[in-house]
Amino acid sequence: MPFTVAIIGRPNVGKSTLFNRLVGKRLAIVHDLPGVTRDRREGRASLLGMEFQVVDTAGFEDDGGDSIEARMRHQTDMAVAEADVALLLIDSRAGVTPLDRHFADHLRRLPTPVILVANKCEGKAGAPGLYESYGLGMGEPVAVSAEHGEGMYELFEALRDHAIKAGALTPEGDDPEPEEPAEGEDGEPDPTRPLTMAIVGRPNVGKSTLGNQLLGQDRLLTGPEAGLTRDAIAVEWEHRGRRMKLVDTAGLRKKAQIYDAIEKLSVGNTIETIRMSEVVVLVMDAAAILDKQDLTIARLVVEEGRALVLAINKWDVVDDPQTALKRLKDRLETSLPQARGVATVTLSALTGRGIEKLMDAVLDTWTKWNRRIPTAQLNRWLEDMIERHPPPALPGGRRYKIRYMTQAKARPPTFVLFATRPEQLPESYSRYLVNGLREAFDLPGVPVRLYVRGGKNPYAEKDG
Ligand SMILES: Nc1nc2c(ncn2[C@@H]2O[C@H](COP(=O)(O)OP(=O)(O)OP(=O)(O)O)[C@@H](O)[C@H]2O)c(=O)[nH]1
Ligand SMILES: Nc1nc2c(ncn2[C@@H]2O[C@H](COP(=O)(O)OP(=O)(O)OP(=O)(O)O)[C@@H](O)[C@H]2O)c(=O)[nH]1
Repeated sequence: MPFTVAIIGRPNVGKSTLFNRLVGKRLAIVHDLPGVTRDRREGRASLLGMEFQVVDTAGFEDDGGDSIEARMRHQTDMAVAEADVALLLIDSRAGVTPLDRHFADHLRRLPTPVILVANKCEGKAGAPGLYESYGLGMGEPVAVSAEHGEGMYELFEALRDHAIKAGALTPEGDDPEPEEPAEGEDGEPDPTRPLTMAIVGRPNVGKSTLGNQLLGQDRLLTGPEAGLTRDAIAVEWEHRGRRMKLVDTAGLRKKAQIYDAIEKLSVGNTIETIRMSEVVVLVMDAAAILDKQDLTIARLVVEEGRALVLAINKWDVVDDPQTALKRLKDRLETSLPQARGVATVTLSALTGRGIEKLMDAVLDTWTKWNRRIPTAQLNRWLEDMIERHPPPALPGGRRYKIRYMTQAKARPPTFVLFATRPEQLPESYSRYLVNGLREAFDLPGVPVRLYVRGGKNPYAEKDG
């Protein structure tokens, strides 16, 4: 019997979405309506190289027959009976519902271990539900976003001990060789989904003008769409056949001015907007770039792990573009080292000049932000980096051992480095690796994260 994981939960919490993510193909149909009946599905899952069987329990239609609770119980019991571990999924955006409690109580009585998984945790909207779920008494929830592929490393860690117990993974040293995940198998950006961007910046820099220009130029606005979060609005349009979405959290102000509903700067709103976007365009006035507020926003974007593009607006009224450009570069270099390599576009929102360049930069940055590097390639590169520049010796002269690297997620590119004594790896060495990653895999100007972990390498080299 392979190591088997059952996905349990009430309708619409995202079981199919998680199943699809783990199995890596769009096998299951995801429905927006709760309770769409389908068969129980099983698939071969791969999570950071760990292979297992995954069972998705069917959706339930309340057809007035047996009570929904009774039918769920039946399905759950069948799935759980065959499983080594059950993932109890909740929708952290919806919070903990009585049906979730019902599941938790029922699962508690079964011998199968349960991992509580709080889904839909991308952005901030899931936070209250996540905290609330502690109250289910099922231990610490693992926060994930099945749809966005977030939290997969944490899920791996939560499953790890169970996998070891089931003999599917050995603690260290002689793990089975991982199968190289097919490129883009997990988290491959879906071209049919709109690219979500935001325009932020200080008052009067030209955000509204830019927004109008973007929407007006392409003329395919599909209208405001309520409800990314309660106060959010978004407008969609198409740019050269690519669906785009502009988000704004300030809410629909005046109906007649929806195009104008682009972020007015207030830090709270700006943070919210940043969290909801994939790419954030920070607009600055060419006459006054990079003041304190600009820097604050830029740092926020980087901290939140979003893709940043700098738009230097009102370029039409700049007298001496050459000098201005040089000043701009110097200023960026000294004030915003976090944003080194960030795409910077000069434009005029008023005349429309430079808008195409800006959109190119948005798409290019987004592509980098979504980049996934195959594990084998990553480790060949790592070996080379270590050979060129070995990590410093530990006190006492012992050699510092770096074992393995894997990309835990994209959006932004996030890597996990497995090493002995992670706390002793000097900061400068991490920086060396991060800079190397940027260079080798074409990741300039997007946040790159590197976590160093000890003793938890899922696919250690044979010699440990
Ligand atoms: N925001 C957000 N939505 C998600 C996430 N995962 C799933 N969803 C959405 O939640 C809805 C339900 O997802 P499904 O995967 O069909 O849920 P299910 O639990 O299999 O539902 P049943 O078939 O009714 O049992 C869909 O609209 C998904 O797009 C997530 O991580 N974040
Ligand atoms: N010369 C020039 N003026 C511009 C340009 N873009 C915007 N403006 C002007 O700058 C002023 C502010 O533009 P808005 O688009 O309202 O700026 P905003 O950032 O949305 O301002 P708030 O709503 O206050 O946050 C307006 O008078 C615009 O006409 C540009 O590219 N060149």
